[in-house]
Amino acid sequence: MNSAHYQKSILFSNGDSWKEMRRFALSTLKDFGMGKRIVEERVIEECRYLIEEIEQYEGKAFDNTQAICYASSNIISSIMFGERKDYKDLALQVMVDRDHRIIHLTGSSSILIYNAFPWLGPLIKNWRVLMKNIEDGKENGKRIIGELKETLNPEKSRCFVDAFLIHKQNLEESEIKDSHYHDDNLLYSMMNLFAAGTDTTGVTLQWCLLFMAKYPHIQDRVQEEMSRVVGSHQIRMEDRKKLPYTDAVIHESQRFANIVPLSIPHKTSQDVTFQGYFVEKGTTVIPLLTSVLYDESEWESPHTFNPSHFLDGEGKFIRRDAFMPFSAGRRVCLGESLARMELFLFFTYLLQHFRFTPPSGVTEDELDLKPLVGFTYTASPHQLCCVSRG
Ligand code: HEM
Repeated sequence: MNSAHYQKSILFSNGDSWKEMRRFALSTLKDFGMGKRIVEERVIEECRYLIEEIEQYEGKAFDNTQAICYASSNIISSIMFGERKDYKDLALQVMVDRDHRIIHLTGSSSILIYNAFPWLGPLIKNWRVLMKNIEDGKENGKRIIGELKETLNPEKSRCFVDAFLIHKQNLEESEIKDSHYHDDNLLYSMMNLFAAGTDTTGVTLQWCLLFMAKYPHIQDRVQEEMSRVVGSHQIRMEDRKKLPYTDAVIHESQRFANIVPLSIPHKTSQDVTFQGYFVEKGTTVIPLLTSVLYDESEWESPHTFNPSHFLDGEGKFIRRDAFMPFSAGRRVCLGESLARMELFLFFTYLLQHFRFTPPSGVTEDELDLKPLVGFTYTASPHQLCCVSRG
């Protein structure tokens, strides 16, 4: 995207600013418990809210997109802003739904045309809608930062935004000028982390549930393994090792759903020769994750949903080098450990409580796996029944 704001932030920036913002984001997310017990507790608490929300439908068919995205949004929000919100909260709904729209529009064909011919922008309806949504998102972000600033206590950092503001204040007091800790980097890092942390995880989880409804024999095996190993006990991260089939199903869902097919375009930082081709420093490259996740020389049946891709002959979980839904290298997803924790806990909690089936009158075969193409691949609009397992 040729918009100025993408030059700042983390996702689309380069050079020293990217390096510093990535380092700060990673260490601050860890300070607030990413990959650790505190966040695990928070995800478990959120699983309960999500289950309560779903139970209200009493097994009737509904579109679970919003409930799931609100749940994943609450995890990153609690780290970014220090609070979760009720699923009925309008501010939460507006923020999540807007990011969903932005992510979808960014990958639409008209915006891809705009990327090649930026002067066409104002003539394209999707471009005008996208810009309006981005502007609204910025205004909302500034309002959130403003509110946190008003109650900031430098002795007690409540969240990511506080940590940034305190660091910025300390640099200013030491008269360090021209640092990367300016208002724009705060606003865009916050927006990046919120959007990247909400939609990707929510969309993946939605695919996981759709696959379970589509392949009931696989859902049976997951629920059988969970009943045998954990029964009705509260599931924790340490149970993952004892649930190899369930873990394989989550990995296979990520591989098969391939939600970020083009990853993110980046510029080469030096001249490279790749597979005999010379690529000059500064060339934009698009790392096609699809080519790895569906590589016929890596996967036994790349075009089939097959959890055995991640199991050895004895049913033990195996890692695969070609499993790269989070990309790889220095730009690898910064929230990978958080995403993995959320996927495991949300998925297992939901499967422990519900049976996922197509709406009545719809067969498993009729459930459509064709993705809706945007910047990410989301499942086409659909409804599922979530039947309580009692
Ligand atoms: C299932 C969930 C997720 C998937 C599939 C996913 C996937 C990705 C991918 C493919 C990239 C691009 C890497 C590249 O540029 O080559 C990325 C980058 C990124 N992700 Fe995620 N992500 C997920 C969850 C999260 C979460 C929960 C967070 C929030 C903490 C997050 C934050 C980021 C950030 C900040 C970047 C930019 C990193 C950089 O450019 O240095 N992601 N992610």
